[in-house]
Amino acid sequence: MGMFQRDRQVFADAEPLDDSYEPEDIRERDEELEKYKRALQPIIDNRPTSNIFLYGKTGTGKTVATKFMLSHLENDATEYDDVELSTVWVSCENLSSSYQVAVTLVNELRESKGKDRISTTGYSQQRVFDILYEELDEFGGTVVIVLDEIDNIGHSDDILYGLPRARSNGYVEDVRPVIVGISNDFQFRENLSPKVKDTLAEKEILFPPYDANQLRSILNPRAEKAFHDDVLNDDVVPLCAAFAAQDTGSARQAIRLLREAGELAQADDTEAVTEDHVRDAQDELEKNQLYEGMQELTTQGHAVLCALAYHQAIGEVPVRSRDLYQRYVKICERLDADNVSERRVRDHLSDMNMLGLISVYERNEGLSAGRYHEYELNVPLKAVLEVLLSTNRFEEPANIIQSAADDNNLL
Ligand SMILES: Nc1ncnc2c1ncn2[C@@H]1O[C@H](COP(=O)(O)OP(=O)(O)OP(=O)(O)O)[C@@H](O)[C@H]1O
Repeated sequence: MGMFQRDRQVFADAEPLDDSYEPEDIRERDEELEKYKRALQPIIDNRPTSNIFLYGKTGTGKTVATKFMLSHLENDATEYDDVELSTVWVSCENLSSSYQVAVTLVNELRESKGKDRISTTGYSQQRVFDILYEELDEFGGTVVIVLDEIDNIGHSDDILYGLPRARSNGYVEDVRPVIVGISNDFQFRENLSPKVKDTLAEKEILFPPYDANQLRSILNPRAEKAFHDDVLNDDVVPLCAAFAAQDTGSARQAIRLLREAGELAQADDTEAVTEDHVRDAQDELEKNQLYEGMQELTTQGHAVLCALAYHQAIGEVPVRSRDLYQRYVKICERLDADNVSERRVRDHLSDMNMLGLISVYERNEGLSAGRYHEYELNVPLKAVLEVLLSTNRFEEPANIIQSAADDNNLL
């Protein structure tokens, strides 16, 4: 018998548990969808339409709701001969300024008309905006521009001011651009320039985290499709919903948990997904999250982590920030990297503490020694070394730490 065989026991159709799956209906978001509908209605009425901004933490349904509304809008717009509608979706994940967003947008618009892309550098911002207006004008009607993860542009928010006013300012004549901004960073809104904030305030839609009941209702139809009959124990969906609700309130997290539990049951070669599978899945996903958190640290973050791993490997933990800093400086010297101040290192440590990677203890030795902090890893040293060994530049120090940990039987 081969190593891989098609599963016939657990999953009937795993697609509903996939990230890209588009559900038939959006659950538990009636109020938000109603608000969304009202905000988009002027497009069908051929009236000026305001920008729309969606805020909410990750996995709260902003993207799925937008896809759902736009697909209805596009469909219903075809009923009216005098409504001309186009939509364009730009993910701003790797775009850190209005300039970059504008260039990407220009290229999306040009590509959809079969034109060549323009260069991503070398223009002034005003020139790129002018090109954007020209391209938009060619479309005519209403162009809905979805800017997903718009918070990446930070303070460089000119595009949010310029685009909505392009028509009233006479930059475009034939088109009405409407921006739908999506963000999971609440701070972004606060930090917008006052002129932008003013125009956005009216049509904001907040997507709050889901509670356990809502997550259950989102999971149920997917679970029914994804699993064979009678495979899921009754507690499984409620437990996935409860874990995700307690942690982030994210539907994505709840769905992943359910899928992971199913996969663990599959690996066990059983015909039932049980509560234990969900608990194991939760552990597994938490581990992955920590691993990703470590991988995503900056070079400085990795250097600080490396210094702490060193102290862990020689059994000198919890370690005082002073000693940790000295080790960090030595590691930077070895890597031929610049080092940052002790204060910045403490900031990095506090970020790592928030990610759950390390533990911090506050000590108070009275007047003589004063207050200070001590640190130790909150994740297995082995996992930290795995990340460092696979990170450019850190291979050599990680190997040294590994030998030290081996000598001390700490792996
Ligand atoms: N109300 C809902 N009904 C059905 N499925 C939902 C609902 N909310 C979220 N989902 C599902 O949960 C997953 C995450 O949702 P979505 O991508 O829309 O979240 P998001 O708020 O856009 O997150 P992010 O900010 O990380 O992009 C998707 O698989 C989506 O289909």
